[in-house]
Amino acid sequence: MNTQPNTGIPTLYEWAGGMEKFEAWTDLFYQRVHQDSELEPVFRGMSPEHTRHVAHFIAEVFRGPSTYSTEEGSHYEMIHHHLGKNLTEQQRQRWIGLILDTADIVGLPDDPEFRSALVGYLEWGSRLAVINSRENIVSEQVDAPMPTWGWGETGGPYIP
Ligand code: HEM
Repeated sequence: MNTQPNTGIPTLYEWAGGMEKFEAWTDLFYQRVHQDSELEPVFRGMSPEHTRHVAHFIAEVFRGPSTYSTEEGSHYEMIHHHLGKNLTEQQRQRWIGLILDTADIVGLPDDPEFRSALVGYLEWGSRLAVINSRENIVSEQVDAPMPTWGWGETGGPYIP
């Protein structure tokens, strides 16, 4: 299920080191978020499950198990969590800087190909989070599929 069919090429999830690695990454990231003056106010009210939910969400996007979408939420619900938060570009940049720094600390693979895919996804996802945070309703369908991410290129220009 996790290996890309008929290619023998590992998924980003497998290459990253599996679920334990994603969980270690977000556990440490949110510990650091709570010590960060820029991000602490943004995440002050977050649920105790937030850390693991983000790990499971990204793991699923990277073609790991469907833990997030079957047990914890959906793409629609993930977007819903960002509504009305009015996130700023400065907060987004701080989020990106801290999560990538934490990727180094927990030892996510640092080869150029993996980091290109990781940065590409985090830039894409975090910019959408900022856009969604300015909205009050989710424009996606309730049953919109989870995004997936691989080693290659994005699907085309952004159309608002
Ligand atoms: C790839 C980028 C991102 C992903 C995959 C992501 C994923 C998620 C998920 C899965 C949740 C729901 C957690 C839960 O169920 O409790 C969530 C909530 C949230 N996210 Fe994000 N997020 C991203 C980027 C960002 C950024 C850049 C910020 C702010 C700088 C942000 C701020 C928040 C906030 C404030 C919440 C709600 C926290 C609460 O429960 O009060 N997110 N995000």
